[in-house]
Amino acid sequence: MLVRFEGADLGYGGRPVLAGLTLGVERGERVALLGKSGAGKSTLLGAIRARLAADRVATALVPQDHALVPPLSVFHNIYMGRLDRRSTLRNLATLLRPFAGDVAEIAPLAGRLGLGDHLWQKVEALSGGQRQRTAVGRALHAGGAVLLADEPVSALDERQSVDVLGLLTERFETSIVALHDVDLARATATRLIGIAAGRIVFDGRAEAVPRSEIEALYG
Ligand SMILES: Nc1ncnc2c1ncn2[C@@H]1O[C@H](COP(=O)(O)OP(=O)(O)OP(=O)(O)O)[C@@H](O)[C@H]1O
Repeated sequence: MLVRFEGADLGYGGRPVLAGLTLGVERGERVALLGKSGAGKSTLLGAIRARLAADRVATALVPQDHALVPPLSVFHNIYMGRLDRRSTLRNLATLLRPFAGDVAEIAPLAGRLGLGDHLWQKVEALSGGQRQRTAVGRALHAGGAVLLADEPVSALDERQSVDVLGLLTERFETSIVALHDVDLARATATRLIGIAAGRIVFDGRAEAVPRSEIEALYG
């Protein structure tokens, strides 16, 4: 089992958002978290992230707010996916003059994400969708066993969303992704977890969860 919660209360300052949560995720699963805004998807992702960090599982993250550094370029923001695996000296040198090897690795990745013409552009000058694809690029560059992503394609059109989620699921053995697009979740996940009123209201194989249960979640 990759991560397991047994009757856990997840929340902030003693106020639980998800109470008595029991949930396990196995390696190799592709999980989509569904639920209305404020249901607790980000809270659950944060708790899973903390557990995996404590267990030293290599995890890549696409946070909902992207957590990019706006005055730096697309290249530098993608490079940051491996910042903690490089020496401080190398990271500082990269700010001034990127190493050819890193450029040779990051440029094709940026190209694959439709950012090839923006590699040296500051993130602050990008559109919302371009910023989101930069955050995805940073996670792809980071790699690792597990992807945790909070609405990673919310600013992209349908075709781009399918393409980008395909790239992410190819790269990571296990993924846990909060998605508001139900059709996209059905198409890309092996398991759907619905959250409402502070608890899990359904949890099953993607093809087995009735559409009516998903609709009730948003009703
Ligand atoms: N840092 C925080 N401190 C206190 N309460 C918080 C904090 N972050 C989130 N909450 C509260 O926890 C609840 C769940 O929020 P969460 O962000 O997990 O929901 P979500 O399902 O991810 O929503 P969205 O789809 O809008 O991102 C909300 O009521 C929110 O106000």
